[in-house]
Amino acid sequence: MKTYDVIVIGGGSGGLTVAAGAAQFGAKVALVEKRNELGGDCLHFGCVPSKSLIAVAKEVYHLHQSAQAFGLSVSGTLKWQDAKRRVEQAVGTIQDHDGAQRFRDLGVDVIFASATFQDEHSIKLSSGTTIKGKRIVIATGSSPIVPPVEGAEQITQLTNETVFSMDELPKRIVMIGGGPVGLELSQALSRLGAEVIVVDSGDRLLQKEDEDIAEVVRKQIEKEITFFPSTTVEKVTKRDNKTFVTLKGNHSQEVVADALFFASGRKPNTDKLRLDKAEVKVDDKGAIIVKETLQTSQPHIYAVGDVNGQFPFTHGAGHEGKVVVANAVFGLRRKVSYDHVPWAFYTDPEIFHLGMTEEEVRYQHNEDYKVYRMDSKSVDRMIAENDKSSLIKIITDNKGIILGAHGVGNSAGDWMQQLVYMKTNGDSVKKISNSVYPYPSRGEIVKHAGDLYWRERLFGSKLSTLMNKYVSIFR
Ligand SMILES: Cc1cc2nc3c(=O)[nH]c(=O)nc-3n(C[C@H](O)[C@H](O)[C@H](O)COP(=O)(O)OP(=O)(O)OC[C@H]3O[C@@H](n4cnc5c(N)ncnc54)[C@H](O)[C@@H]3O)c2cc1C
Ligand SMILES: NC(=O)c1ccc[n+]([C@@H]2O[C@H](COP(=O)([O-])OP(=O)(O)OC[C@H]3O[C@@H](n4cnc5c(N)ncnc54)[C@H](O)[C@@H]3O)[C@@H](O)[C@H]2O)c1
Repeated sequence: MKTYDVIVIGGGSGGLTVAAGAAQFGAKVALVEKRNELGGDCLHFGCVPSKSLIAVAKEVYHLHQSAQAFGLSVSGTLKWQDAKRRVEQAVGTIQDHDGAQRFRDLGVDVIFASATFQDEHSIKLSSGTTIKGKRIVIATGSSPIVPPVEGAEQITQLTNETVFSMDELPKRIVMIGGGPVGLELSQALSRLGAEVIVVDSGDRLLQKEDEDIAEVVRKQIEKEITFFPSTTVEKVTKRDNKTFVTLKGNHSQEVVADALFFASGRKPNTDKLRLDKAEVKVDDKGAIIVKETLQTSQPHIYAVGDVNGQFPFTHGAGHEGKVVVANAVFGLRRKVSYDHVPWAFYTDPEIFHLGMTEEEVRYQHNEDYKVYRMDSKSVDRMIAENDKSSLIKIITDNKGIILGAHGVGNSAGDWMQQLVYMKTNGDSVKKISNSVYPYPSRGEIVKHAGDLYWRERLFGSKLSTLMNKYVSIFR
């Protein structure tokens, strides 16, 4: 039986980081992936195809908006097949970069098979072979939750795993769930020509976002889709050659639809792993319970990415993967922390989220905090581009140390990056003014927000009276 220093189960964002890192540091590594290609959800059914589709939809939407604004006429509708082709090209190009050969060249044994535990050190492959690992890393990701809906078999059912390969765009879609998957994709599908109703059991969209930031996105999104809060789907029925979806909750009614899209959350992929054989414990949602070192209930078995339910983002899986390389390969006891890890949602406008929201800070710090807020009206580039909705909020303690930073606007995920660096270093907001930004860049919104710190101190305090006196004497 072949024995490895590290067996990685799952060739997605988390598993690939661990396999490449461990092999580069000299460990003998097996990477087991059940599909016949690497890349996982992010590449095949998640980040990459969704961002590609969002980009196509954005181009088409703004083309129409601009034409209208300038009195031009644009006719015709984009063919779904053309949008799909663009998505396939993006996935294909990245797949070439992330192919199995790249990992084999690093010394990883890439095995395409489904893995289950035989005991706490042995992994049984669907090919029938068993391999042994001194350390094992579970990185099997998550799958969409598909709640039972009476009569659902009578309508096209979509999830993130099927939407990018469908042959035609349904005319009317009921999206179950207004989380990031539901919102990003409903805006894109609506821009490509579908009528989308989003139902969510929660009472408002974007509940985890800073309220001011969420409001900007809600205003735009609700122009493009219909949103029914505190509502869910009860059943699907057919009559008179039409398919009706019955909604229940705040918006109890029947709507005609062609497809149901399940975007109602994720479940960790643990049910088929036979974790009982290795005595690895899961929580009530099926997520593998991990310590801060990302060790499971078995110290030599680790879990990274969506399967542990901690921070279900690609960069979260990558961040965890690095911690596991340090711990599983070098025997260190590094702990994972998400305190300085941001996320971005690629709605239009885009959302950037880092650390605590104002609501969370208010709860923890009472009124003892500061908010530096700037909007597009004070940023020349944004004025020049007729951008009226961008907004930044930097929230600090009373010494100026950054507790949270939130942004919304075109490419907000990009122009907010300096704040990730600053928050990671425990910097004060006052340091922003030390940096010089090219004029006119969108990033100046960050600088102007930082300048507010000095404006408040230099021009709105006793210090400003003293400075005026000094200047008048010096003159
Ligand atoms: C529509 C959508 C859009 C998203 N957009 C973003 C985004 O823009 N940015 C972002 O950061 N995150 C995004 N995410 C989240 C991101 O895709 C996940 O957080 C990320 O893929 C998790 O990586 P992972 O390694 O944990 O799992 P995965 O990437 O899913 O990899 C798990 C791998 O394990 C394999 N596997 C499962 N069971 C077995 C087994 N028994 N044996 C062998 N192999 C197995 C699977 O086939 C899969 O390849 C998005 C998700 C969705 C659904
Ligand atoms: N840009 C990005 O980084 C990005 C994009 C998409 C997804 N993701 C990741 O994927 C994860 C999963 O996203 P998601 O949107 O699938 O899940 P989610 O859990 O974030 O949102 C699911 C939504 O569905 C609603 N819901 C649940 N059951 C329902 C029901 N029966 N009827 C009506 N509404 C219901 C919930 O109230 C919730 O608002 C996210 O946590 C995020 O980490 C990231």
